[in-house]
Amino acid sequence: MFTRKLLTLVLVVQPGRVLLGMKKRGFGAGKWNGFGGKVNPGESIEQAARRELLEESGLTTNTLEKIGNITFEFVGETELMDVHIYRADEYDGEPTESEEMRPQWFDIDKIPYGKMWADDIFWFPLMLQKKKFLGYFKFHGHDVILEQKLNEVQQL
Ligand SMILES: CNc1nc2c(ncn2C)c(=O)[nH]1
Repeated sequence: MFTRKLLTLVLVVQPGRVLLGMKKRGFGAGKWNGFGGKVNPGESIEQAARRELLEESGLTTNTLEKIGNITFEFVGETELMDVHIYRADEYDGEPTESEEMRPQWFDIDKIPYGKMWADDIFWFPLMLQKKKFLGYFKFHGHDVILEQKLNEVQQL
């Protein structure tokens, strides 16, 4: 009944700040977000995460750490989003605007949760504490969370 769509999400974190991108078009346009997207046939999820980070932000990284996996269900849709979340604590390059994203650094205490996906406020604190987590969020439309599960795990 449900199919799964693999997606990646990368958060670049530096002491006291995190890099987000303003999504300029497509799914989630108008929201601040991590960098990521689809997994192409023949590439690993991690390779896809690296590719999307470079395409959307201009950055590369040697340290991509798997920190979470969240499944999103949207009421009325039969395709679940299976989002694999990574944290990068160092990077090379300069944040560069792309057609998809406008990157900007945010102080940790000024993360614009009101202009992000509604689930982020729940799992960002775990991500920032380098905790690993599994989650499930059921959305009605793009802004209302009907159900949610979020558990810290020791390994992914
Ligand atoms: C639906 N919630 C959600 N979706 C995302 C996110 N990042 C990329 N996508 C597609 C996110 O943080 N939450």
